Amino acid sequence: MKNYRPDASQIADKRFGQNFLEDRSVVEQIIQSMPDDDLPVVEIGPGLGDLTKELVRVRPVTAFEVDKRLCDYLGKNFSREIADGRLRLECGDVLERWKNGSLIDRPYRLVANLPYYIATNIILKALRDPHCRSTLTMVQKEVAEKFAAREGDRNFSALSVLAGSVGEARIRLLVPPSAFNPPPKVESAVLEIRKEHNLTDGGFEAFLKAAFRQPRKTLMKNLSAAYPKSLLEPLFEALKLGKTLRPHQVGTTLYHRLYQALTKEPDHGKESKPINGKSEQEQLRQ
Ligand SMILES: C[S@@+](CC[C@H](N)C(=O)[O-])C[C@H]1O[C@@H](n2cnc3c(N)ncnc32)[C@H](O)[C@@H]1O
Repeated sequence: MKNYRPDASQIADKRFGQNFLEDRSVVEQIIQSMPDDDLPVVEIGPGLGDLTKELVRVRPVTAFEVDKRLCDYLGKNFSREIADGRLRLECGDVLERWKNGSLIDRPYRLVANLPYYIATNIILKALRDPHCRSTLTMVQKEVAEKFAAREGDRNFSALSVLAGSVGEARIRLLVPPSAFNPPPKVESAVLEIRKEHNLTDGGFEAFLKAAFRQPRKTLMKNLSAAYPKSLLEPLFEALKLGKTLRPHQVGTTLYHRLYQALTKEPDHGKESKPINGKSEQEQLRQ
């Protein structure tokens, strides 16, 4: 017999970013947006299991839930799926779990309605996780826009460059607060990132942090805080980069060239590890 479902608005714990997705048509659209293959799914924050229920129908799922009350509820409510191996439930903080390496020991797709207070951190960890092949995640709309922005867009950011370095990011769906219980104060979006590479170089991420430190200042000014002008000026000239360009006006390929030149070791500048054969150098030449 199934467990009695608690009232979402009564049990929601703000500390854990709990806004439960109750609009079934949105759940259905997330399932429809999944890549058409049979890779297992990792879900972070199954909550009351509304998305989990649909995921286990189509793929084996490993779900990580930090809230013990929800974990107990899920353990009882999905006892059959757990017993027959369609669902593996891990109770605890997924960020702690990531410290021990990949979340599971084979290629997977991340599909989740993420807790917004750590959504960016989770996506970056997934981009670094060599077993993660793609992410399809509900996040705050502004976060999705930052990852999915294109060069020249006002909100093209360090996150856009990182997403562009591993593959392609796009917004699949905009979701209003009314789809959730309790409704969040912000608009949401389902963001997809399909990976062809993994992020492997923390140095590149630190470089981007410097480049976008003050997004409305010029790129030259931002980078001057971290690198000597005597290095930057000839480099900007060689790459035909105007000194008045703002960080959002420079594309992903040029950021890699700049980084490689500044670190002075062409191979060290390699930011990502190919998943399917093609090296990043080959990619950049296309
Ligand atoms: C926005 S709710 C989504 C719940 C459910 N998937 C849904 O769509 O209704 C976020 C979920 O992430 C869980 N969560 C928050 N922080 C977490 C963490 N560090 N590790 C694992 N789960 C976490 C919350 O307890 C909550 O269940």
